[in-house]
Amino acid sequence: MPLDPAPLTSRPEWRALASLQQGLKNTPMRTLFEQDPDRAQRYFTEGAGLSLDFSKNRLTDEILASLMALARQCGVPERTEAMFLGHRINVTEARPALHTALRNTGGNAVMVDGIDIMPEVEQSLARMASFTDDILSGRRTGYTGKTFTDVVSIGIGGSFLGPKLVCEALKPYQNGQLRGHFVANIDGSDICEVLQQVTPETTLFLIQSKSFRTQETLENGQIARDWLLENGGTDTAIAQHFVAVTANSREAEAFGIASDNIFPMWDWVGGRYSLWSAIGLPIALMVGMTNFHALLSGARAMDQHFRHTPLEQNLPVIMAMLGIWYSNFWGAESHAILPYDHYLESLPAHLQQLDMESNGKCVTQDGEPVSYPTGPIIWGGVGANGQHAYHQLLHQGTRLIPADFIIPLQSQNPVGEHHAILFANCLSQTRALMAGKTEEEARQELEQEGLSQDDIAALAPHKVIHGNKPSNTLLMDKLTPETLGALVALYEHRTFVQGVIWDVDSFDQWGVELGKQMGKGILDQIMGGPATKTTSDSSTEQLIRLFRSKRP
Ligand SMILES: O=P(O)(O)OC[C@H]1O[C@](O)(CO)[C@@H](O)[C@@H]1O
Repeated sequence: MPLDPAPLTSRPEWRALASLQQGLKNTPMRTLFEQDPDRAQRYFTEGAGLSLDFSKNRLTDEILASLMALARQCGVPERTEAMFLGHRINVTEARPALHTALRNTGGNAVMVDGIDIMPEVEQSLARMASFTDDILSGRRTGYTGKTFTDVVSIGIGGSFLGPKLVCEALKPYQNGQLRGHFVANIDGSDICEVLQQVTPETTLFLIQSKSFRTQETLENGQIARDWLLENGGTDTAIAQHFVAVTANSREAEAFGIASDNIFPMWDWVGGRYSLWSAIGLPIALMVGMTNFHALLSGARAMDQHFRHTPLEQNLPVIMAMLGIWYSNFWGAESHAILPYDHYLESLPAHLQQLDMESNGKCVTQDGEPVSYPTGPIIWGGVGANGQHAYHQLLHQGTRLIPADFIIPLQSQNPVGEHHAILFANCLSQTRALMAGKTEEEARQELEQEGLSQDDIAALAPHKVIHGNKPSNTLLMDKLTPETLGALVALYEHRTFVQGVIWDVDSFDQWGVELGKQMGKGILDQIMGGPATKTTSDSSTEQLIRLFRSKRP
């Protein structure tokens, strides 16, 4: 089908959705449920071990059809193929975005510049396997011959959030041989806290940086290196204790890392999509290579689902288009990620980077300013803790916040009736958000409590909950390496589809560069250098003076 070159907001599908929004404005979801007993069954889909109930959305068959028509008109199927085939879909950096190739083990060739990249991917996995085996078996030891007990992963952004999420989420699968630590922030407290817990002789350091130019990572790496040298290590110890994962092996070698200890990264993998590469080394060390492969296979199953399932049953596409529906037609400014699983505590942070760095853009791929909102604010936290914190605003605040509730049907730690209670909490939230409480219901409740008519009149408005707040419920049997892989890949593809609709480059991140550039000039001045153009506003200069006045 030829793609429509008209601007997004003047396309017929867009205009149809705008008028459908007007038509649905006064029909709450509660009514839609009452009118249609099959609603939950119809708005339910499965794939790659995940199930999605999307019935608690402001949705009708006509709206769903229009959302899918918009997806087709914007070229989602074609762009999806282009991504999998390795086309240069990251236009501003002229690069492919091939995180899907990292989990395509045993699959077809994937060509970049006429070369099949799959052998390199397989080779890297094989190196990870033998390295992991050497460390866990004790064949490879620290500089005094002792087995490694701790692994400290130093990296930031995508070189940190994904591996941290997966290591935590798969805690029940950890082999218990190594303690894992992550250092990201350029705040001395981060690395000092970790170094206090480990012993030089038995600590392995992974320097994780695609560019090997990231200030935070390099400075932390330097502190770790100095610490090892100050605590009995020599240059030979550095070679044994430091490993790098990077696409810039020259800089890694200049840092002092032996070439045999450098694992590859490629410019066709974005940082926030890189946990499936050797950036996942901390994961492999903590849960073993078999589980790492299971993680990849779960993600691959989601890739297949995304690539081959009709849009109407396609998990990432449905979730993406619902996000478009709320961001662009209902004015939602944020989206909540609410995992009801203790081990998924870091999921919102990972998805924040994935989504906000990908779709936090204000020009189209051609560089034209967009005339519609793009990526929303992603936030969230584990249930039920959030219920006693920010859920009040979800229920009665003035903002519309669509939410994803994510919960496994079985707990990794079945104790008492905890999981049934947790599940009930999750469902009660999605139901309360959808149904709310009418004024009549609030009044009846207060009457039953025996309150006077005056008290009822005063209290009832506070007890009304308007409801009609949308949510998705995402289920899996259990949180395993496979279902976790599928879950993370699902959100990667959801982000991609939204980027296609908004016509932004989801794979660059120029916005973070300005702060980095200015940081250099400011640091210079803090260290005593002259004032420069970068610091020439009175606020920045005043703050620098204050900092310098207290510098020890
Ligand atoms: O892996 P690197 O090159 O150190 O980059 C770390 C992170 O910095 C960013 O470039 C910007 O924050 C991210 O995209 C990336 O994941």
